[in-house]
Amino acid sequence: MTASSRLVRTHPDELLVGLVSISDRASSGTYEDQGIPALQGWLEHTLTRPPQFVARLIPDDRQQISATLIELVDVLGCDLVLTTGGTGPARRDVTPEATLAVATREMPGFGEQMRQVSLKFVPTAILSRQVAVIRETSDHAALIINLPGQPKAIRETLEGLKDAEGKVVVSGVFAAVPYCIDLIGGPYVETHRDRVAAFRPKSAIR
Ligand SMILES: Nc1ncnc2c1ncn2[C@@H]1O[C@H](COP(=O)(O)OP(=O)(O)OP(=O)(O)O)[C@@H](O)[C@H]1O
Ligand SMILES: Nc1nc2c(c(=O)[nH]1)N[C@H]1C(S)=C(S)[C@@H](COP(=O)(O)O)O[C@H]1N2
Repeated sequence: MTASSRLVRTHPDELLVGLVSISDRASSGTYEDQGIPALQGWLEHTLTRPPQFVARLIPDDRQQISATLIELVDVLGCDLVLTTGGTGPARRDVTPEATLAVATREMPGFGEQMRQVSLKFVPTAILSRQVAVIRETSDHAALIINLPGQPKAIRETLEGLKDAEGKVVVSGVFAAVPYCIDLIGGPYVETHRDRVAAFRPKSAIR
Protein backbone atom coordinates (compact mmCIF):
# COMPACT_ATOMS: atom_id res chain seq x y z
CA MET A 1 0.00 0.00 0.00
CA THR A 2 3.02 2.35 0.33
CA ALA A 3 4.80 1.59 -2.99
CA SER A 4 6.85 4.43 -4.46
CA SER A 5 7.90 3.05 -7.86
CA ARG A 6 5.99 1.77 -10.91
CA LEU A 7 3.47 -0.92 -9.93
CA VAL A 8 3.71 -4.19 -11.84
CA ARG A 9 0.50 -5.98 -12.86
CA THR A 10 0.32 -9.61 -11.76
CA HIS A 11 -2.27 -10.17 -14.53
CA PRO A 12 -3.04 -8.08 -17.66
CA ASP A 13 -6.51 -7.30 -16.26
CA GLU A 14 -5.40 -6.38 -12.75
CA LEU A 15 -6.64 -2.86 -11.93
CA LEU A 16 -4.07 -0.56 -10.28
CA VAL A 17 -5.93 1.66 -7.83
CA GLY A 18 -4.77 4.70 -5.88
CA LEU A 19 -6.77 5.55 -2.75
CA VAL A 20 -6.35 9.03 -1.26
CA SER A 21 -7.97 10.05 2.02
CA ILE A 22 -7.86 13.81 2.42
CA SER A 23 -8.54 14.93 5.98
CA ASP A 24 -6.69 17.32 8.30
CA ARG A 25 -7.88 15.48 11.38
CA ALA A 26 -7.44 11.89 10.22
CA SER A 27 -3.96 12.65 8.81
CA SER A 28 -2.87 14.28 12.09
CA GLY A 29 -4.19 11.39 14.19
CA THR A 30 -7.10 13.31 15.81
CA TYR A 31 -9.33 10.46 14.65
CA GLU A 32 -8.73 7.20 12.91
CA ASP A 33 -9.02 7.32 9.16
CA GLN A 34 -12.08 5.47 7.89
CA GLY A 35 -11.72 6.65 4.30
CA ILE A 36 -9.06 4.22 3.03
CA PRO A 37 -10.64 1.12 4.67
CA ALA A 38 -14.08 2.09 3.29
CA LEU A 39 -12.76 2.60 -0.26
CA GLN A 40 -10.67 -0.57 -0.21
CA GLY A 41 -13.43 -2.71 1.34
CA TRP A 42 -16.01 -1.53 -1.18
CA LEU A 43 -13.74 -2.29 -4.16
CA GLU A 44 -12.73 -5.69 -2.78
CA HIS A 45 -16.39 -6.67 -2.48
CA THR A 46 -17.38 -5.26 -5.86
CA LEU A 47 -14.66 -6.23 -8.35
CA THR A 48 -14.49 -9.82 -9.59
CA ARG A 49 -10.67 -9.68 -9.72
CA PRO A 50 -8.83 -8.26 -6.68
CA PRO A 51 -7.13 -4.97 -7.61
CA GLN A 52 -3.70 -3.80 -6.48
CA PHE A 53 -3.99 -0.85 -4.07
CA VAL A 54 -1.73 2.04 -3.10
CA ALA A 55 -3.03 4.32 -0.34
CA ARG A 56 -2.17 7.82 0.85
CA LEU A 57 -3.56 9.71 3.89
CA ILE A 58 -2.87 13.44 3.55
CA PRO A 59 -4.09 16.81 4.92
CA ASP A 60 -6.34 19.28 3.05
CA ASP A 61 -3.38 20.95 1.33
CA ARG A 62 -3.78 21.85 -2.33
CA GLN A 63 -0.13 21.34 -3.35
CA GLN A 64 0.12 18.05 -1.49
CA ILE A 65 -3.11 16.73 -3.04
CA SER A 66 -2.00 17.58 -6.59
CA ALA A 67 1.48 16.13 -5.99
CA THR A 68 -0.04 12.92 -4.62
CA LEU A 69 -2.33 12.53 -7.64
CA ILE A 70 0.62 13.06 -10.01
CA GLU A 71 2.71 10.52 -8.11
CA LEU A 72 -0.06 7.90 -8.20
CA VAL A 73 -0.74 8.32 -11.92
CA ASP A 74 2.63 9.27 -13.47
CA VAL A 75 5.07 7.45 -11.21
CA LEU A 76 3.12 4.44 -9.94
CA GLY A 77 0.95 3.99 -13.03
CA CYS A 78 -2.52 3.76 -11.41
CA ASP A 79 -5.51 3.27 -13.73
CA LEU A 80 -8.05 4.63 -11.25
CA VAL A 81 -7.63 7.03 -8.33
CA LEU A 82 -10.41 7.58 -5.80
CA THR A 83 -10.15 10.46 -3.34
CA THR A 84 -12.35 11.01 -0.29
CA GLY A 85 -12.80 14.28 1.59
CA GLY A 86 -12.30 17.98 1.10
CA THR A 87 -15.05 18.59 -1.46
CA GLY A 88 -17.26 20.91 0.61
CA PRO A 89 -17.43 24.71 0.76
CA ALA A 90 -15.22 25.25 3.83
CA ARG A 91 -12.04 27.27 3.26
CA ARG A 92 -9.83 24.19 3.83
CA ASP A 93 -11.81 22.08 1.27
CA VAL A 94 -9.59 22.23 -1.83
CA THR A 95 -9.78 18.71 -3.32
CA PRO A 96 -11.71 19.74 -6.48
CA GLU A 97 -9.25 22.57 -7.27
CA ALA A 98 -6.25 20.28 -6.67
CA THR A 99 -7.80 17.62 -8.92
CA LEU A 100 -8.66 20.02 -11.75
CA ALA A 101 -5.07 21.33 -11.59
CA VAL A 102 -3.75 17.90 -12.72
CA ALA A 103 -6.48 17.18 -15.28
CA THR A 104 -5.98 16.81 -19.00
CA ARG A 105 -9.76 16.36 -19.45
CA GLU A 106 -12.79 16.96 -17.27
CA MET A 107 -15.53 14.32 -16.88
CA PRO A 108 -18.45 16.43 -15.57
CA GLY A 109 -21.01 13.60 -15.69
CA PHE A 110 -19.49 11.95 -12.61
CA GLY A 111 -19.96 14.98 -10.34
CA GLU A 112 -23.48 15.59 -11.68
CA GLN A 113 -24.48 11.96 -11.08
CA MET A 114 -22.93 11.80 -7.60
CA ARG A 115 -24.90 14.86 -6.51
CA GLN A 116 -28.09 13.30 -7.94
CA VAL A 117 -27.51 10.07 -5.99
CA SER A 118 -26.47 11.83 -2.81
CA LEU A 119 -29.56 14.06 -2.79
CA LYS A 120 -31.57 10.86 -2.19
CA PHE A 121 -29.63 10.42 1.06
CA VAL A 122 -28.95 13.94 2.36
CA PRO A 123 -30.09 17.46 1.36
CA THR A 124 -26.58 18.82 1.91
CA ALA A 125 -25.35 16.81 -1.11
CA ILE A 126 -25.43 20.03 -3.11
CA LEU A 127 -22.56 21.25 -0.92
CA SER A 128 -20.20 18.70 -2.44
CA ARG A 129 -18.15 20.21 -5.30
CA GLN A 130 -16.70 16.83 -6.29
CA VAL A 131 -15.22 16.44 -9.79
CA ALA A 132 -13.81 13.64 -11.92
CA VAL A 133 -11.03 14.02 -14.47
CA ILE A 134 -8.75 12.09 -16.77
CA ARG A 135 -5.01 12.58 -16.43
CA GLU A 136 -3.06 11.50 -19.51
CA THR A 137 0.70 11.01 -19.72
CA SER A 138 2.66 10.03 -22.86
CA ASP A 139 2.08 6.30 -22.32
CA HIS A 140 -0.82 6.00 -19.91
CA ALA A 141 -4.07 7.52 -18.62
CA ALA A 142 -6.02 7.39 -15.39
CA LEU A 143 -9.51 8.26 -14.18
CA ILE A 144 -9.53 10.33 -10.96
CA ILE A 145 -12.80 10.65 -9.03
CA ASN A 146 -13.48 12.77 -5.92
CA LEU A 147 -15.87 11.30 -3.34
CA PRO A 148 -17.19 13.15 -0.26
CA GLY A 149 -15.44 12.67 3.10
CA GLN A 150 -18.23 11.03 5.10
CA PRO A 151 -17.25 7.33 5.09
CA LYS A 152 -20.87 6.30 4.36
CA ALA A 153 -20.90 8.58 1.29
CA ILE A 154 -18.34 6.32 -0.40
CA ARG A 155 -20.77 3.44 -0.83
CA GLU A 156 -23.68 5.78 -1.57
CA THR A 157 -21.98 7.57 -4.45
CA LEU A 158 -20.25 4.54 -5.96
CA GLU A 159 -23.15 2.09 -5.65
CA GLY A 160 -26.23 4.33 -5.84
CA LEU A 161 -29.61 3.71 -4.25
CA LYS A 162 -31.58 0.47 -4.46
CA ASP A 163 -35.11 -0.33 -3.29
CA ALA A 164 -36.01 -3.14 -0.87
CA GLU A 165 -36.02 -5.68 -3.73
CA GLY A 166 -32.53 -4.60 -4.81
CA LYS A 167 -33.76 -2.75 -7.91
CA VAL A 168 -31.66 0.32 -8.77
CA VAL A 169 -33.49 3.61 -8.01
CA VAL A 170 -30.55 5.87 -8.93
CA SER A 171 -27.32 4.54 -10.45
CA GLY A 172 -24.08 5.07 -8.62
CA VAL A 173 -21.14 6.31 -10.65
CA PHE A 174 -19.17 3.06 -10.56
CA ALA A 175 -21.55 1.58 -13.16
CA ALA A 176 -19.71 3.70 -15.75
CA VAL A 177 -16.16 3.19 -14.47
CA PRO A 178 -15.21 -0.13 -16.17
CA TYR A 179 -16.14 1.13 -19.65
CA CYS A 180 -14.36 4.41 -19.01
CA ILE A 181 -11.22 2.47 -18.04
CA ASP A 182 -11.56 0.45 -21.31
CA LEU A 183 -11.78 3.66 -23.34
CA ILE A 184 -8.65 5.15 -21.82
CA GLY A 185 -6.65 1.98 -22.50
CA GLY A 186 -6.74 0.33 -19.06
CA PRO A 187 -7.48 -3.25 -18.02
CA TYR A 188 -10.87 -5.00 -18.52
CA VAL A 189 -12.67 -4.62 -15.18
CA GLU A 190 -15.75 -6.62 -14.17
CA THR A 191 -18.08 -6.20 -11.19
CA HIS A 192 -20.37 -8.43 -9.13
CA ARG A 193 -23.82 -7.57 -10.52
CA ASP A 194 -25.57 -7.62 -7.15
CA ARG A 195 -23.31 -4.71 -6.04
CA VAL A 196 -23.03 -2.73 -9.29
CA ALA A 197 -24.24 -3.64 -12.76
CA ALA A 198 -21.42 -2.14 -14.81
CA PHE A 199 -22.62 -1.06 -18.26
CA ARG A 200 -20.78 -1.58 -21.54
CA PRO A 201 -22.19 -1.39 -25.06
CA LYS A 202 -22.63 -4.92 -26.53
CA SER A 203 -19.72 -4.37 -28.92
CA ALA A 204 -17.36 -3.77 -25.96
CA ILE A 205 -18.31 -6.88 -23.95
CA ARG A 206 -15.65 -9.59 -24.00
N1 LIG B 1 -10.95 10.19 6.66
C1 LIG B 1 -11.99 10.22 7.50
N2 LIG B 1 -12.15 9.24 8.41
C2 LIG B 1 -13.23 9.25 9.25
N3 LIG B 1 -14.19 10.17 9.22
C3 LIG B 1 -14.06 11.15 8.34
C4 LIG B 1 -12.96 11.24 7.43
N4 LIG B 1 -13.10 12.34 6.66
C5 LIG B 1 -14.22 12.91 7.07
N5 LIG B 1 -14.82 12.22 8.07
C6 LIG B 1 -16.07 12.56 8.74
O1 LIG B 1 -16.91 13.24 7.82
C7 LIG B 1 -17.14 14.59 8.28
C8 LIG B 1 -17.15 15.54 7.09
O2 LIG B 1 -15.97 15.41 6.34
P1 LIG B 1 -15.08 16.66 5.88
O3 LIG B 1 -14.17 16.21 4.78
O4 LIG B 1 -15.98 17.84 5.62
O5 LIG B 1 -14.20 16.85 7.16
P2 LIG B 1 -13.78 18.22 7.84
O6 LIG B 1 -14.87 18.63 8.76
O7 LIG B 1 -13.32 19.17 6.76
O8 LIG B 1 -12.52 17.78 8.70
P3 LIG B 1 -11.20 16.98 8.33
O9 LIG B 1 -10.68 17.47 7.00
O10 LIG B 1 -10.26 17.27 9.45
O11 LIG B 1 -11.59 15.52 8.29
C9 LIG B 1 -16.01 14.85 9.28
O12 LIG B 1 -16.36 15.82 10.22
C10 LIG B 1 -15.82 13.48 9.91
O13 LIG B 1 -16.81 13.21 10.88
N1 LIG C 1 -23.70 10.51 -0.51
C1 LIG C 1 -23.41 11.51 0.33
N2 LIG C 1 -22.98 12.67 -0.20
C2 LIG C 1 -22.68 13.71 0.60
C3 LIG C 1 -22.79 13.59 2.01
C4 LIG C 1 -23.24 12.33 2.54
O1 LIG C 1 -23.35 12.13 3.75
N3 LIG C 1 -23.56 11.33 1.65
N4 LIG C 1 -22.46 14.66 2.80
C5 LIG C 1 -22.56 16.01 2.18
C6 LIG C 1 -21.94 17.06 2.98
S1 LIG C 1 -22.64 17.32 4.52
C7 LIG C 1 -20.91 17.86 2.54
S2 LIG C 1 -20.38 19.21 3.40
C8 LIG C 1 -20.30 17.58 1.22
C9 LIG C 1 -18.80 17.75 1.20
O2 LIG C 1 -18.15 16.80 2.03
P1 LIG C 1 -16.57 16.69 2.16
O3 LIG C 1 -16.04 18.07 2.43
O4 LIG C 1 -16.41 15.74 3.29
O5 LIG C 1 -16.00 16.13 0.88
O6 LIG C 1 -20.63 16.28 0.76
C10 LIG C 1 -22.01 16.06 0.77
N5 LIG C 1 -22.27 14.87 0.03
